[in-house]
Amino acid sequence: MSSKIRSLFQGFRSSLDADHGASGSFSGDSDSPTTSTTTYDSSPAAAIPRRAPPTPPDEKDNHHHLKTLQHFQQSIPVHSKNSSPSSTTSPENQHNHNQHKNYENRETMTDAQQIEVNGLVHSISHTLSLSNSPTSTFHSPVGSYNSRTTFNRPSGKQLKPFNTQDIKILLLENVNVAAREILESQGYQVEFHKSSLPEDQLVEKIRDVHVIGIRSKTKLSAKVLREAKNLLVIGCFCIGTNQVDLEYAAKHGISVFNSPFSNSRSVAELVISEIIALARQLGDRSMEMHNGTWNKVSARCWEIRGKILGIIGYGHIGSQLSVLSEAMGMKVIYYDVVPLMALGTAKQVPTLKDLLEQADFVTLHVPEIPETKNMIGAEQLAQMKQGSYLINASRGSVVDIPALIESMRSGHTAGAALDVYPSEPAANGDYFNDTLNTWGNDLRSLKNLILTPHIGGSTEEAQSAIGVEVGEALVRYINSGSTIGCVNMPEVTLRSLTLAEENHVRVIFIHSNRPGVLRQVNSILGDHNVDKQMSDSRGDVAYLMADISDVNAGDIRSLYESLEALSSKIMTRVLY
Ligand SMILES: NC(=O)C1=CN([C@@H]2O[C@H](COP(=O)(O)OP(=O)(O)OC[C@H]3O[C@@H](n4cnc5c(N)ncnc54)[C@H](O)[C@@H]3O)[C@@H](O)[C@H]2O)C=CC1
Ligand SMILES: O=C(O)CCC(=O)C(=O)O
Repeated sequence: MSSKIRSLFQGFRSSLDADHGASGSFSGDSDSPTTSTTTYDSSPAAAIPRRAPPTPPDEKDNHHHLKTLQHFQQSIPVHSKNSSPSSTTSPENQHNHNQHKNYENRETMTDAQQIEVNGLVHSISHTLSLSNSPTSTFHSPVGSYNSRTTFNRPSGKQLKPFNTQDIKILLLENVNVAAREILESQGYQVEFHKSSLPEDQLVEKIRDVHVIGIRSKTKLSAKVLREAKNLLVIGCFCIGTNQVDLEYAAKHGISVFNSPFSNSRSVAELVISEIIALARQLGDRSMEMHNGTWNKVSARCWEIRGKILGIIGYGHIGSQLSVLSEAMGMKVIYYDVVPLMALGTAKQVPTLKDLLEQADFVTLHVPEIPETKNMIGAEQLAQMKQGSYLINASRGSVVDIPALIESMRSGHTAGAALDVYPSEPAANGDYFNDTLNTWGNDLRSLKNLILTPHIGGSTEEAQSAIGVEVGEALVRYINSGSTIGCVNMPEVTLRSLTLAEENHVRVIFIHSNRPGVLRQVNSILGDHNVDKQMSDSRGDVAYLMADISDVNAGDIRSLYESLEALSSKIMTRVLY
């Protein structure tokens, strides 16, 4: 094992150990109130570009890549009174000539080039029609898998917008170590926090970063994103993307990625355990024993065999749950707003009321959207069978909790399991009280009620899979501009450039989707050879990617500036 790979694994191991904390508990998910921060590293060591694991690229390719990068970076005119674009000679001469001088002026040069050429500051465009359902047509699971394979085994030239040490990433909410490893191995500067941040601190931090990684707690509202002047991309290390203003992000050229199904199985398994636990009143019996009370009862305790499970939202989680519950002898009915193929012997019912009237157990697996707000309230609870059970592991806004409290107090609802709440604390600690949600104490006083702190997706398997999936999507986006799997932009990608293609530049132009833009863009690109190009739109935002050849180093600035000058521009990126 090479020393580089060995140190990678050592780093992975020690990060894991650190995550588990002094208690030695087996949870990679503990949002300890203590913040563990790796601050941005401006040391010379951090400036050395590193390549991505897990398949180390062959050394020859790596050398070629670095040389090509340097070749272009050092050839681009810089902000300096003494330099002018016209002073640029051939890239090779420029490279030799500037070699020692550039080393000295490295910081000034790279900063100026990066900001000028890659346009990290971006502007505004229009609206989108967005769905945050991972089953929406904008997701390409197959493409994601293909892209992942490509990422792991790089076959072409690796494009970078600028020295990767300048990419600053803020990871909140204890994003898994697998993601940190992937991002750090690219040479990006990663700041890591175990919990989410209060809004004022978030606003301060987000101003400086190009990438932010969050889970479900951090709210990236328009108000917060307005401050994020350098932000290129958001990684949601979870399924739900309701915590992000997707439309605002798209209008400002900020792509958003998530992990559509890496934790689905974990949620389904949690719900299975809750169905049995509610049917047997396990939570209460266990609590009594903890308090020293022996209370052996069978009244209103049931087998689940033959009982009807009603699944609301038959997507990734709902359908997985359908299969698992049938294996335990349950009968499954489901309600969804779209007709979906039933798995096993499950049956889709036409209305929510039909489901509520028939099911012994009702479980919710819908996204948080306006249509699902309080979709289970007093009226729906009354429609449920006497003595039935409710489970919510979707989003806290979906169930009217005061109505549930009333229904449980009256005995109509025999038990419930809640994993999500309208307000959830930012960090672990004694926060689940009336200050957080006014009905907190009333809720906690109920019998046969299982309360969990939003742990549906919190398993080692799910978190590391999410870390890899979203981490790799972020790297692909930063380094090659691919939007495959993006939840708020059209999905666009191009095959990689080969190592033989030296004077190539990849242009990414995010723009308002209106007539005439492509003509303008192509007249700018037209001085070069456009080898390949792909463009797609989603609502009012369009995403164009083009690989052009015969580009002299000195042309990069003018290409960039010409595109930036178009009134349709939302964001321009030039990768080389
Ligand atoms: N507790 C936890 O830790 C976790 C919670 N979640 C939550 O679970 C939700 C569902 O996740 P997936 O199954 O992966 O999503 P999905 O998008 O695969 O499935 C959602 C389904 O809900 C349906 N739906 C949408 N609106 C509806 C409505 N008004 N009535 C009935 N059906 C409707 C959709 O058509 C879709 O089939 C996520 O949006 C997320 O909020 C997800 C992962 C972990
Ligand atoms: O694990 C988390 O923080 C969030 C899980 C979740 O709710 C999701 O994936 O949507």
